[in-house]
Amino acid sequence: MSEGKPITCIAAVAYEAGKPLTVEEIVVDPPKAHEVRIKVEYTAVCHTDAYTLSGVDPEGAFPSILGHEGAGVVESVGEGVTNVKPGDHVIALYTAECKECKFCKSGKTNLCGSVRATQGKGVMPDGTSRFHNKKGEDLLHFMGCSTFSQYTVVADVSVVAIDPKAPLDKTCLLGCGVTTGYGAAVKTADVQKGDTVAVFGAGTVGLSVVQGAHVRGASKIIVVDINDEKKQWALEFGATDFVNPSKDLKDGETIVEKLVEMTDGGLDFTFDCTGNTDVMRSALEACHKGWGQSIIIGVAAAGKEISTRPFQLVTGRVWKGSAFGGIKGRSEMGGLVSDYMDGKLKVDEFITHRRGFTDINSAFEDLHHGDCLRTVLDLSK
Ligand SMILES: NC(=O)C1=CN([C@@H]2O[C@H](COP(=O)(O)OP(=O)(O)OC[C@H]3O[C@@H](n4cnc5c(N)ncnc54)[C@H](OP(=O)(O)O)[C@@H]3O)[C@@H](O)[C@H]2O)C=CC1
Ligand SMILES: N[C@@H](CCC(=O)N[C@@H](CSC=O)C(=O)NCC(=O)O)C(=O)O
Ligand SMILES: [Zn+2]
Ligand SMILES: [Zn+2]
Repeated sequence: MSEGKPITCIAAVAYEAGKPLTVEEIVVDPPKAHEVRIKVEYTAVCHTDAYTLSGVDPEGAFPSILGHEGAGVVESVGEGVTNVKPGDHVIALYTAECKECKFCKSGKTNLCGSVRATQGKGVMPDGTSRFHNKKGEDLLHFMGCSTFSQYTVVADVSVVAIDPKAPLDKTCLLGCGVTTGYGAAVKTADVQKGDTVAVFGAGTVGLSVVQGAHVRGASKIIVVDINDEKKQWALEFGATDFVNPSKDLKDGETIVEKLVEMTDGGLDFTFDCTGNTDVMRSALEACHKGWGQSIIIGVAAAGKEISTRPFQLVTGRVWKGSAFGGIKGRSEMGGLVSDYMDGKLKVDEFITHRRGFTDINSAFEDLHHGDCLRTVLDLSK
């Protein structure tokens, strides 16, 4: 019985920006009150993990245990935990849901204030870490999840139990990429039948937006990506058109002009899934005058800013953002898992690579190749 005792296990530690992760033994403390210790079975690598490790985002803190797209089984729970129990199959949530704070009760957002401040500092709600290396040094948590460890500890508001029949090696993708893009289309934007949509960036997030727009019956779904290898996937997930701005534009033509011309004046909805602030501007300006909405999903470095002529907004375009697709993790994850089990939500199709956990640095390299959407890591190997 491991309950109440520290567990020694393998984790991939990010000691320094721009350096590979160090796969080593760490010690994971037992969960304190309102905390849950999870045996992580599978995790995927999201662009945000790679971006944080790269050091481009100055908000990234080290040494830490990255990873936030993971699923596993509850090993033990701390005092006062009522929403999950040992043995439950769970997904870790980087967007918590306490159901009690001003945000949760507002009915207007999926953002939750309960653990946001400590999560941003890389510590548990009591201000301390549950992870220590063999030298006895504390390691920071990441996005309230830290799934690049065979065992992790999360706040009880940051975990949801799911149908035990759902395969964890697939549902781990619902912890971020698929949910984020799909939710941005069907919840944040609430795309309707006949709407026109453009998606910038055809990674897992962008293609999940495509999936959501297709499910809603959008009449035109244009995918914009600088990599032609993404075209086939875009069409498979429901895109009607693919534009590569590095080669499909006429001399002097901008991507905004091209999209406006393709849609008789601009799009009903555009989505940035690249994190590039110039792309964000193009996405806004490709929206239809009077009603077009552009949704920012991509993550840029802390300190980066977006700009456009105020006239773009004066004339009715709307700029908004979406975190975790606007999905409330504890209330709505069950529905997404059911949709997946019923064949209504594609998840398996995003898994292009599989590796053992100790090969995690290769999974980071995979993400930079055009042939990879998601690499799923098996934590038992
Ligand atoms: N708001 C939220 O809740 C979340 C945000 N994110 C963010 O969403 C973004 C997408 O994540 P993910 O799908 O995992 O990332 P990927 O890296 O898999 O996908 C991004 C895609 O955008 C392409 N791209 C890069 N630059 C441009 C450009 N200038 N124009 C068009 N396409 C471009 C990339 O091409 P190439 O591969 O050739 O570089 C790649 O195909 C990231 O910024 C990530 O951090 C992720 C999850 C949640
Ligand atoms: N460090 C960046 C912002 C990072 C960011 O926007 N994170 C996303 C999740 S990315 C998932 O892969 C998010 O949902 N943020 C909301 C939150 O409450 O953390 C910066 O400071 O600009
Ligand atoms: Zn992510
Ligand atoms: Zn809350």
